Amino acid sequence: MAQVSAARYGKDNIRVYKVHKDEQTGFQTVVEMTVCVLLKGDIETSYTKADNTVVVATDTMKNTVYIMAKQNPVTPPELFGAIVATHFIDTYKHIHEAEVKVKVHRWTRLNVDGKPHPHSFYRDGSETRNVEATAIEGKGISIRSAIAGLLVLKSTGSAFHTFYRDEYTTLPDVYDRILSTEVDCGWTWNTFSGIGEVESAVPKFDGAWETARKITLDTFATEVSPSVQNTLYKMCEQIMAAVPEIGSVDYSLPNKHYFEIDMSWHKGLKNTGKDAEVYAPQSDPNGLIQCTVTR
Ligand SMILES: O=c1[nH]c(=O)c2[nH]c(=O)[nH]c2[nH]1
Repeated sequence: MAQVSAARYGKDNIRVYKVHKDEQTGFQTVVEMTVCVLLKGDIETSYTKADNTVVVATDTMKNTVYIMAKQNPVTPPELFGAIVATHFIDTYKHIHEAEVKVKVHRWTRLNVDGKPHPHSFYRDGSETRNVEATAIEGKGISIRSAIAGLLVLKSTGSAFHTFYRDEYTTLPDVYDRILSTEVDCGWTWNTFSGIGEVESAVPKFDGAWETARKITLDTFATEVSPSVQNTLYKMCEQIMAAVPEIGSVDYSLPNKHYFEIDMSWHKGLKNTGKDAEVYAPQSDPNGLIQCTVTR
């Protein structure tokens, strides 16, 4: 016999923009985010018996996100995600778990003639600041904060050699290579008992994001990387040491390959090894290196 073993539903890609207008200075501050809400609870009968009485419409979830954004701070995203998630489990008796994902897009203030402009911004890259806040009835709120879509490249200072070799291996040892990746780095906070504890932690959230971003970028740039695996682990170690309130750090790093192009067939042109200047960036396949580090 068939039965529901897992079910959740919600609204994805809820786009929200909020502006704060400082009447004193005339400066405006903007936040744009994309939100996903997913609910779990006593909802099986909506699947098995067409019982819509247990269904909080996904349209209602969208409306709720707008109203929560009007009535509450939307920064830091950890707090906003926790507020929305808690709302759903507190408001609906039959909803026992709410996961709220918040993706914050970059709007960086424009400078005009060296001065910050009061109401103009630009998108400086596809990087986003992400939060997943999950409120579970009786179990508190778990939060994972993350950096996603941060594209980096170094033109030297990376090697990969002495790896496992067998009859399937063609890759040569490389002592100087290009290293490029799109950083997805997350850190999971020790579980919060409720919204009050999340509010108390508000001063920590922006600092942790800045610290994780700085460690990621500085380590990427300055370390001579023996492999993506080892570089990633060194980043994790430093973030764990710098932010005591987190229980784990995870990275997912695609290895975006740049291949040398042999041009010797054309008039003996030298473009490999130490003479390599023109490379062919590869869109696929890519390596994918992932790791979670706990205490
Ligand atoms: O840093 C790397 N790790 C690997 O596991 C790997 N595999 C590969 O082909 N190149 C690389 N580079």
